[in-house]
Amino acid sequence: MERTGADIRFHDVSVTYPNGFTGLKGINLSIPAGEMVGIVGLSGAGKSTLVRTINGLVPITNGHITVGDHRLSGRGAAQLRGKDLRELRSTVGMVFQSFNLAKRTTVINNVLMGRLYHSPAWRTLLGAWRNDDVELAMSALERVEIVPKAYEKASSLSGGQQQRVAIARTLAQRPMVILADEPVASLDPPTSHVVMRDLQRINAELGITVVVNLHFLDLARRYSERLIGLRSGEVVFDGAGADADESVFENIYGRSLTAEDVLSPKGSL
Ligand SMILES: Nc1ncnc2c1ncn2[C@@H]1O[C@H](COP(=O)(O)OP(=O)(O)OP(=O)(O)O)[C@@H](O)[C@H]1O
Repeated sequence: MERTGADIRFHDVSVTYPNGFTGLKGINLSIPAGEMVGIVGLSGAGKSTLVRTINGLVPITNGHITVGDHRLSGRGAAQLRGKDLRELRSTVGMVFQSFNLAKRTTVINNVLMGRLYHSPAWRTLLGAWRNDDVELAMSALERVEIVPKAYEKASSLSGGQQQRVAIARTLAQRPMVILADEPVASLDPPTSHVVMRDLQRINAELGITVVVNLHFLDLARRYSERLIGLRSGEVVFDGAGADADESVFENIYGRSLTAEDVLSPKGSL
């Protein structure tokens, strides 16, 4: 399953939604292959918008983004479409707050969905997966320690286990980038750490570039090699997670911190 990550570059990227609201304003960022980056900011600051531009889920209005050899640019003729967009998405995995699993089918079938982009339609429709794909799915489950649950229904698993299955599904894609949009927002504190450690380990062991939106500042600080702070669609902090102290976060948020901003209020930032 070895594969190196892709670099991600934002060149003066803006996003204006169809209703006229500007979600991102002139973003310039360079994320080297294999980096783990946390994105923080108040609700509405543009974190999801930024992450979703990287796989084309949110179209950009101005500027362009490169992800390895792929190039995403604004609306119109230059926009990535069809086969090119599918190719980009085949190498960019995504993990969501709500896991997005097919709950009524087995864990292994969910992970095999990660092979969709790489398999002919007839195989996926018939569930006639190649042995290589099944082996890849099993080794992805091994990485997140869920192998014993492979043939159980996804709905029978706890939230943390479901998120680990979702991570295994992205791994089965053999991605160069993993995007995680608030991956621990629905989990309890100990499970949040388990899932963040999975992402950290995957980043370190496989060299996959990881970009993760995080609501809780203590988690962001602890697990982000590099932290990017967004405020009203603009980058207002870009530095090491370990260097971000209370005053940095207060500047990103534009207000004092509260107990709701951290996962473990009694711990220190
Ligand atoms: N489809 C859309 N149409 C119009 N405005 C949108 C759309 N999606 C998001 N926005 C607006 O863009 C801004 C940024 O949203 P985004 O979801 O990126 O924020 P966020 O930082 O991820 O916040 P949250 O943590 O609440 O998801 C918000 O003000 C939001 O209302």
